[in-house]
Amino acid sequence: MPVIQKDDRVVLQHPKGASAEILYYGATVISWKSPSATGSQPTERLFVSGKAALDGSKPVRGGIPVVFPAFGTPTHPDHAKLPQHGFARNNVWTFTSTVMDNEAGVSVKLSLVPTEAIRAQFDHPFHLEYVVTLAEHQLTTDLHVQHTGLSTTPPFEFQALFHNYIRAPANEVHITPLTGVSYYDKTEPTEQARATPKVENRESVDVQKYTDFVYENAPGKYNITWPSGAIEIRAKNLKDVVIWNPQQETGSKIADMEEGGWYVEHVMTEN
Ligand SMILES: O=P(O)(O)OC[C@H]1O[C@H](O)[C@H](O)[C@@H](O)[C@@H]1O
Repeated sequence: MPVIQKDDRVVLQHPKGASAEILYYGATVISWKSPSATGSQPTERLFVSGKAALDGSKPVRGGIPVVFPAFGTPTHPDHAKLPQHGFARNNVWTFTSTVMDNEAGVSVKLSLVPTEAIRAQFDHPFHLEYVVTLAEHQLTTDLHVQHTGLSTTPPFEFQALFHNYIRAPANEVHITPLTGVSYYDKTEPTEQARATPKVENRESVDVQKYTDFVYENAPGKYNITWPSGAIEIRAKNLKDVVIWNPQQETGSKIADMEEGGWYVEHVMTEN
């Protein structure tokens, strides 16, 4: 049975060896293993901190947490009651259905609707559906956001982001193509400097020092390469991309980050 529903997660198994695990808590993909194009044994592609809580007590430090409806510290007045990165990553989602189950892909759908606790923070009629599809060499994550109110119900503003923690030797990776793209540098110490856009002039971006850059209107297709591997990320309808690596400087202050976890690189796609 390639889709196995367990108490706290669903496990996807592809006939060609790939697998994925999705926690119902946060709909967080906590494992994605796939063979490489040259046919190696399936390898873990995501980083999950050894200190991450997987029991629903706090968002998972690793994998692919879903960020919705606000990225970072909320700035929109409508988001004022939300925690950092919103509520999607720390609520329990419902398994809805198996969408597909064959060699082309193993795909499941999870959903999240407003609860009392969510309404207290974000009082809007929404329905989220999250479809995760596992192919032999590819993992696809699709978030569908629906406004379920009447046509007279006011619209709501949201941001969405897949907080991918990519497993790679962070000090050796190169990320392209971001040359000429403007970005906000969240590592700057002052509000004014953080709000002043910079332009990326490097041919390839690295994360050898503490990096927290929000690239705007980015190309949507990114190559992350290192001497012994590579991964390609394609984003659709997600116009921005965030590259974050806390390095020792800030990683050592994150309670649930394992020692040295920052040697693994993190790239996220945002809208
Ligand atoms: O600790 P978290 O709430 O999971 O956030 C982890 C990180 O997420 C994003 O990458 C932000 O750009 C960072 O500023 C933040 O530190």
